[in-house]
Amino acid sequence: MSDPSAALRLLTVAESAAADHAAAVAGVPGIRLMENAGQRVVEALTARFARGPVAVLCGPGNNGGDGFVIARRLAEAGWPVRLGLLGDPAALTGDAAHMRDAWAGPVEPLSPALLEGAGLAVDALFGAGLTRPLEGVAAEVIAALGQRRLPVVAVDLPSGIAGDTGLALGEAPDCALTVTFARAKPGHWLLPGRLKRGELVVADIGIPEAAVAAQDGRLWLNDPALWTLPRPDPAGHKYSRGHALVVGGGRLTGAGRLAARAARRVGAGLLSVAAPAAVHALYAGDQPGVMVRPLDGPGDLDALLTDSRLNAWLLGPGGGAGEVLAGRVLTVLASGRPVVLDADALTSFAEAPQSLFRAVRGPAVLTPHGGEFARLFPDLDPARLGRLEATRAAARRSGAVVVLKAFDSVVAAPDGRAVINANAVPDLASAGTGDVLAGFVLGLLAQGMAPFEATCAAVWLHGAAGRAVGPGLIAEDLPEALPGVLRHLFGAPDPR
Ligand SMILES: NC(=O)C1=CN([C@@H]2O[C@H](COP(=O)(O)OP(=O)(O)OC[C@H]3O[C@@H](n4cnc5c(N)ncnc54)[C@H](O)[C@@H]3O)[C@@H](O)[C@H]2O)[C@H](O)CC1
Ligand SMILES: [K+]
Repeated sequence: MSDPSAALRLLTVAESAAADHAAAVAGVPGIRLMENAGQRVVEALTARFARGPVAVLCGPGNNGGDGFVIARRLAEAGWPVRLGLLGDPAALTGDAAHMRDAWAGPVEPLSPALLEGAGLAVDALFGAGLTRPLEGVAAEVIAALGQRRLPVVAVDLPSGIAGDTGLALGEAPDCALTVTFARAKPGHWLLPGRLKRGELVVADIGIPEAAVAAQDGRLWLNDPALWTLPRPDPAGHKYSRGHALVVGGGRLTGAGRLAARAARRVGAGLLSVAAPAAVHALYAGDQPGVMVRPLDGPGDLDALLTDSRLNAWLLGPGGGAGEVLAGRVLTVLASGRPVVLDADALTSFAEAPQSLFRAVRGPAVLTPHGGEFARLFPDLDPARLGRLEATRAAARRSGAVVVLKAFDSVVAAPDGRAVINANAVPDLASAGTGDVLAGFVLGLLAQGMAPFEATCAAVWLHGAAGRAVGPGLIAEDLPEALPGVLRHLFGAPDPR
């Protein structure tokens, strides 16, 4: 594959259907895709489960059609198979009807009774076509799967999980394995879909690469293949690695100190903290490599803005939400400097988000967690829209790169590009880790990375550092874990 990011592409439900259609136009008919899909599921299933009684649960559409192929191929391989169908067999159409006719066994009505004596279930009820919460006998059967603790192999998606959002429309089964086709969907990587799907296999079912590449292509699973971290130029010096500025709090200095340490660890050549003179010792004493600048009155801010070497700013950590901070944010935004806004810098605009968005000029990154996001974008509810669409809409509206932080962080740019991050560990839900992330973004901006790439890289490095430390991690560990993560990325230093 020439473009390494191609394998990391995620396809939405609509893009997946368009790729299907493009495949048919290219001479690969849907019936062959369905046969191949069923075969790929059987291969993945038989590689993981010993032969035994299996219940294949089929829905009224092509997900069900895949189920008929799976049932036939398992029976041909000697597996004892029972097949249950939701709805009238005569109502099946197109490829699904064809596969129904190719199934030699009985078609039983879908019911929990099908699970009697089964050691495994294949969930071919709903996939990309799910449009509303599960109900009736479909919901009953999925509930019975849970009660019986039967291993479940899902076709394309666990039924009940929406492909584009990962949200559960009703109770989805806890699956041991999900086999999807051509590319993963956002719902395979966003919660709860990511937790419900079990192991994910992305199978090639013969959709031509050109049909996949022809899709929108601005959504990826976050990965180092998508961005290039800056490396110091041997002929350079510390000034060529940027001079990052943290506008630190006058009371809660811990947040600013964490962000400062993170920005330096990720490679910023110089790091200054601007804070009230009364707390300078707290910043300088903590990290001898940190320079401190006074920030007590408006004149101090103007003085900082005239220093063109300060080429990336972070406001928010421990800043104390309110008019003063909001005023400083607007002044820095008006200067067009690359800026990261976190925590209190976001909360300060909860009453007037538009005043923040209108002020965005240059490269800007907003790093809200769910609560801060809800205050800035109250109408963009991720629980309704899904995290991907909500974050993309927020980026478009604010004109900034937005990362909606969580276990399944989403980074979106105003131009529609987005990544879903997949390497976090739950232990990152701990005080101060957000300050570290903001520092990582700041340090990469200071080195000249563009805001979307810098934020994707920072989120990934943050997850990798959390993974490297593991259980028991505290925020202070993350910057210290970064050299090991970077060594792993770059390999051992070049001996020459
Ligand atoms: N390129 C590929 O990815 C291929 C995918 N295949 C399979 O096709 C399905 C999508 O099939 P589709 O017929 O569009 O939808 P579903 O089978 O998922 O849903 C069937 C049907 O059910 C109705 N429906 C939706 N929600 C509900 C509900 N809660 N209760 C009852 N009925 C509901 C709605 O009308 C749907 O149309 C994909 O997942 C793959 O498994 C191809 O087989 C191979 C190529
Ligand atoms: K399914």
